[in-house]
Amino acid sequence: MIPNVLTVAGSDSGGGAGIQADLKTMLALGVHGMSVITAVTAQNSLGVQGAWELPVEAVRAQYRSVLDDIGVQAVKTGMLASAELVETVAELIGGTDVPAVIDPVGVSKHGDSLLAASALDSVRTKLLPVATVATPNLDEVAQLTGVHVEAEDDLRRAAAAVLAYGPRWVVVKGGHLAGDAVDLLTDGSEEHWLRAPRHDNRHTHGTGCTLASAIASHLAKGLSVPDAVAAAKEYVTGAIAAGFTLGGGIGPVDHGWALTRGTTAL
Ligand SMILES: Nc1ncnc2c1ncn2[C@@H]1O[C@H](COP(=O)(O)OP(=O)(O)O)[C@@H](O)[C@H]1O
Ligand SMILES: Cc1ncc(COP(=O)(O)O)c(N)n1
Repeated sequence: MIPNVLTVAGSDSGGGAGIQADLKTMLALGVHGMSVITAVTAQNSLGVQGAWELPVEAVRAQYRSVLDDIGVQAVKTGMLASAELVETVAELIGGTDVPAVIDPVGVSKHGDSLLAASALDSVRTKLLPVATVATPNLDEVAQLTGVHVEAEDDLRRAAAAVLAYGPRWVVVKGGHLAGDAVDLLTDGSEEHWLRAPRHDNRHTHGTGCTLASAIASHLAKGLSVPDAVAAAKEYVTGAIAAGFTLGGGIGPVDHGWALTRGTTAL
């Protein structure tokens, strides 16, 4: 039996981020991917042209359909759009006894908002506390905690500020810094620095979604948090290296890089 992993996130019509990135990652990593769609975006390589939230009842119903019959071994969240949806999803995940990877998606790579400003407080007080692993990027750390990371040395302070809201672990993604792509994973006592060479590739649409889904997939297979994050980092680094041009703007990573090369992506 392969493990089941559920993503609760928004749809990206361009196929590079959101639900589409999550399900491709899950396929590549050998788990069965399932989805609860929270919002639909009209999106391409140039930006987000429109976004529509689903009603709370539709989100609850999708979640219940999956949980009541199929069951899950890990859950991952992405774009949640509004305070109402953030609180609904936090409550649903709080009642589900499996690892939860929370990617507190705030803004797209093009600077389009994917979360209402009025939802930030619900992310801090309701969603982060139910996270096994939270995976903010530097903009999300700044929005949620007020800590501005300018250099690698600031990552520790950023991680502590996120952990204060209650996730068991945090990965602060240093992807937007210059130099190596360095992320810090910590639970407040253990520290794991994840370092990969920066690929000079502008096709990074969906990197955050991909990393979080890969962590959830590996947790569902029974890996520890440090092992799951290390394996996920390896997968996303390979996917970025193989990122490709699509449309006129920021293209996607290649989720199938390990499959098409005939290797096993752990
Ligand atoms: N150009 C790059 N080369 C290699 N790794 C990268 C690059 N850009 C981002 N990463 C890595 O991709 C993952 C996602 O990070 P990031 O792009 O910061 O997230 P987000 O998509 O949420 O903004 C992190 O592990 C980060 O270090
Ligand atoms: C529906 C949706 N969800 C999430 C993202 C963030 O993408 P990224 O991983 O590039 O930060 C996005 N652009 N669209």
